[in-house]
Amino acid sequence: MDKQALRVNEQGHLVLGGVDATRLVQAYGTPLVVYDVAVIRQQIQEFQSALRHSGLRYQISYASKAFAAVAMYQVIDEEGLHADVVSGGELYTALQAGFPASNLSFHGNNKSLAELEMAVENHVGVIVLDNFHEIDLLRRVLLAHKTSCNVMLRLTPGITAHTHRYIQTGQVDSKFGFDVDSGQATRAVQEVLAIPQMTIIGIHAHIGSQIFGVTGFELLVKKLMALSAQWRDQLDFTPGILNLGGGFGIAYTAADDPLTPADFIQHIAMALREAADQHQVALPEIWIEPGRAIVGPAGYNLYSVGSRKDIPNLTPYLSVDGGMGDNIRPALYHAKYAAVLANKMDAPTQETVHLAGKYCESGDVLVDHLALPRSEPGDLIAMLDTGAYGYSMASNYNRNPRPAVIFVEDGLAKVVVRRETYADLVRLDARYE
Ligand SMILES: Cc1ncc(COP(=O)(O)O)c(C=O)c1O
Ligand SMILES: N[C@@H](CCCC[NH3+])C(=O)O
Repeated sequence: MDKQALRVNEQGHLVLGGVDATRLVQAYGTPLVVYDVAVIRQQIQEFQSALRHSGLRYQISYASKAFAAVAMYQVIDEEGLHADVVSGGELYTALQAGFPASNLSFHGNNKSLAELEMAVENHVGVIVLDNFHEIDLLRRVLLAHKTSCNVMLRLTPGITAHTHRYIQTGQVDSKFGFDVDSGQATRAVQEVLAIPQMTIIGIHAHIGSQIFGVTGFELLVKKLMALSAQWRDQLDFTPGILNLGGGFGIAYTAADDPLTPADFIQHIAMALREAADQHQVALPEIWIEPGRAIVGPAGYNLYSVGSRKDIPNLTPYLSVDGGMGDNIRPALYHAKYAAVLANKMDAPTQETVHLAGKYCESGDVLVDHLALPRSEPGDLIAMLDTGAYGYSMASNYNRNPRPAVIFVEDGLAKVVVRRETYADLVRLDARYE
C-alpha cells in the first residue's frame, strides 16, 4: 500500500473503509485486525477483469489459508469466486459459511483419511491429489461410499521461484506434489486414469508465494503444456484445466514493485497461446489461486503504543500490545512492513524506532528501523498490508488472546471474529488430579 494513498480525516486520523481508526479502537480495543472489504472486492475485480480480457476460459479460486473466517468465505462467494481449502478446519469453516462445496478445491500434502471422507461426504468440487498414498486413500474412501469425484493432480514442476526459501514450492526438492522430471507425475496420471471412481479434470502446480516476476509462471505454463502434449501422445489424455496456483506478490514497503494482476495474466495468456500453437494442444481452461493478493492489501493491524526503551547511541525500542502472536511473518520470514502513527497522521517524522511486540522473544520485532513522528503511550500504530497470513497464522503464544477481526465497508464496522478472552484460553484445559 502506497502511504500516500491512505485516507486521513481533518483530525489527522487514519480512516479505514470510511471509519476513523481511533473510533474502531475505542469500540473494539487493541490489538485489532481490520479489513477494508472494498479493497478485497477491488483486488478480486482486478483479477476478474484481467482474465476476462485475456479471452481465456478461467476460474479464480481464493487460497483461503491467507485468511479464513466465515465472513471471508461469504464475501468470496458473493464475488462469485471458488475457494481452496487445505484442512478439515478450513473446509468446515467454508461449509459453516454456506459456501457451495462444489466450488471448493481441497489441497494438502498429507490429507488424513477423515479429511478425505469429509470432502467426499460433502461433495467438494475437486480434490487435488498430492501423492501416491493419497490416491490409494481416496480410492478406498470412494469405494466405501460407492461414489466418485473430480480430482486434479498437484505436480512439482522443478521451477524455483524467486522468493523466500520457506515459501518456494515448485522446486524438485519440495514436499508438495508429484515430481515431473523423474516421471512420477506420469505414473500418477496413469494410476488415476485406471480408477473409474476418479475423473481427472486438470493438473495443478504452485511455484511459491510473494512472487514479483512473471518468468516463473511463463516457465510453468510452457512445462505444463509440453507435458499435456506428451500425455496426449503417450496416454491419450489431455488435461482440460491448468491450475497455476497463486503466488502473486504485493507491495509491503516502498522497496517492493510487484506486477499488477493485469500484467501477470497478460504474460500468462501469451505464454499459453504460444505453447498451445507450438504443441498443437487445445487451449485449456486456466485456474489461479491468489491468496495474498486478494486479502493482503486490505488488512491493517492496529496496536496501542506502550513502553519505550532508549539505549545510548542505538535505535530505541517502541513496544506495542501485539506482536508475533498476531503477525509472525516478520519473525518467521524477516518480512518487512510499513506502519504509521494512525492518530497523528499529519505529524512530521521525527525519529527512527524498532517497533517491538510484547512477546517474550528478542525476535518479536514487527518493524526494524521504522520512521515515525514522536509518539507517547496510548498512541495508535497501524501496520499496513497485514491481511494475508497474519491472523491466519496467529497463535496464543505466551497465552495472549488473539485479537478481534473487524470488517469495515461503506462507513460501517462489523466484528467478524470476536476477540478471545482469558476464559477462551483455558477452555480446552483440564485439571490434573
Ligand atoms: C496450493 C496453493 N495455492 C495457492 C496459494 C496461495 O498463495 P498466495 O497467497 O501467495 O497467492 C498457496 C500458498 O502459497 C498454495 O500452497
Ligand atoms: N505463509 C506464507 C505464504 C504461504 C505459503 C503457503 N503455501 C507467508 O506468509 O508468506
